[in-house]
Amino acid sequence: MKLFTVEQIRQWDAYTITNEPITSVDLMERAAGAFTEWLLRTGLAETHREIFILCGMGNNGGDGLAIARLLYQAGYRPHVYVIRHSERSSDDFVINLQRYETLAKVQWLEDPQTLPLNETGVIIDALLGSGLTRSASGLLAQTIKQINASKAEVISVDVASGLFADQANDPDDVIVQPTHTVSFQIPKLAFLQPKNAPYVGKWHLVDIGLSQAYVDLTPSPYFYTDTRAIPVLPDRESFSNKGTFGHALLMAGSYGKIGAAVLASRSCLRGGVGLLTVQVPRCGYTIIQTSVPEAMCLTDEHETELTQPNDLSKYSAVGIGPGMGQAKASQQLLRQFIAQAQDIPCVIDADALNILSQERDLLEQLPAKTILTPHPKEFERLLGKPWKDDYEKLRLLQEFSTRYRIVVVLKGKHTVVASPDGEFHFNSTGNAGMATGGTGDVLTGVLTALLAQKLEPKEAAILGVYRHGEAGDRAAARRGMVALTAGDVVDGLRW
Ligand SMILES: NC(=O)C1=CN([C@@H]2O[C@H](COP(=O)(O)OP(=O)(O)OC[C@H]3O[C@@H](n4cnc5c(N)ncnc54)[C@H](O)[C@@H]3O)[C@@H](O)[C@H]2O)[C@H](O)CC1
Ligand SMILES: [K+]
Repeated sequence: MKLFTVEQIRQWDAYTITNEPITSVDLMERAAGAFTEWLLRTGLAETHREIFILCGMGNNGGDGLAIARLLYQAGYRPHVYVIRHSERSSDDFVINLQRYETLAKVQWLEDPQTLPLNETGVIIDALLGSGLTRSASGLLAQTIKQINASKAEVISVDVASGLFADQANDPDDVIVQPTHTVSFQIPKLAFLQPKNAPYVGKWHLVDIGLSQAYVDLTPSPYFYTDTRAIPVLPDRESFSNKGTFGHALLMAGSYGKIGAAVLASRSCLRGGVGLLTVQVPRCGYTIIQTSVPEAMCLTDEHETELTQPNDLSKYSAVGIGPGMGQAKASQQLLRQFIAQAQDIPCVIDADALNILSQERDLLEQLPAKTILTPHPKEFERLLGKPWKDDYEKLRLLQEFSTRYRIVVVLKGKHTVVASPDGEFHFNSTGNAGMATGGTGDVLTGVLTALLAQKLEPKEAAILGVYRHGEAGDRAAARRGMVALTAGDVVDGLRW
């Protein structure tokens, strides 16, 4: 799914109005209808009979008033408040105010302290939407504080009031902290940024029929991976043999961390590789042979660390780093590996990334088909500096990916795949239970398997990250997030 900036969403709106054609107030009606249907479908309005609808004076407030009318017509008696935050109001706000006032009265909120929000109520937050131009202040900020102090369930219309939809907020901005955000058509970029989690809650999309032609015509670097658009593996034809699916090499493990090599090996096999060789220090030989009998084991000459370069010519892809440690000899090995692997697709992870951040000249020499898989701390070390907010992080990620012509998988709740063509793909699968040791090793194994099957690094990264998250979701459904282990993620992999 293509994602857009606020400015593009505004143009999308206008394009739909002109080309469908539809009047803007009818489009607002459609948005309010979709929201109300969602609300009634979830049952939130049934269990919390008292509904408070807080409206601003722009189109987000107009949505709130249209929702109020639809609920009224469905038999509900919402308490509707309007906050006079501006001298001006939007035309569609005015129309919807008049329409609502034919049914019931609204209250112009003078003092937020008097809002009778109660614990069993549900608050519909329609103060400000994507039209936010500055941080909330004054009466608006007081109202938002009041909303956040109440224990009622809060549902934000389109985007939490006070949250910038496509740029960073100040750390001390006053922003609604909703339980749910019900957003129109597409997730806003803000929903996918880690720091915004408290200002999004659980988010849901409702379709308001904005023009598909606009989507096709309008370029954007941002994508959200959904089931309809993930890359696919080539079909397995009946005459294929194990050679068809590549021979992967995993270089992983050190004394006390052979488990990382085991996890990466198992997931590489579940990722569909034809043949797998695992290079581990000598101490890992028996472990690999007994716990991953499908793999061939290549023992390093060193007992506890990886030190020995290999002939890489027979491998179709290599994954290096999980559990490998940062011993001097392993650092040298990584240097030799990079020199040798120029024509081989590879995944560089974990300790290998930390070595890269200390030996920065290696970044310039990375093979053309490289995927790096840092988590945020590792990426910060690779960059050599912190970022001031999530959007600057994306810019730096892009620069990094373009400069070194590699794909970077920045791991997190919405793992981002950044590619040298300038695109960002935010992942849609996975859960908090996966924040446990070893899930990163599992991802490395999967990505190595996909590269071995000749997927391009960007496609391999998007697909691998998606399936890895989906495997985690399957594991969480079976065991619950608390009990979830990296091994369960391996078991959850399906293609
Ligand atoms: N395409 C769609 O997705 C549709 C969206 N709809 C809804 O419209 C809003 C956006 O509406 P807009 O009128 O552009 O802006 P807001 O309602 O968010 O803001 C109103 C107005 O308020 C002023 N303002 C901005 N920031 C502040 C501030 N901090 N303090 C005071 N006043 C502020 C500014 O002048 C704004 O213009 C979108 O979110 C949807 O809810 C349509 O209903 C359907 C199509
Ligand atoms: K809102």
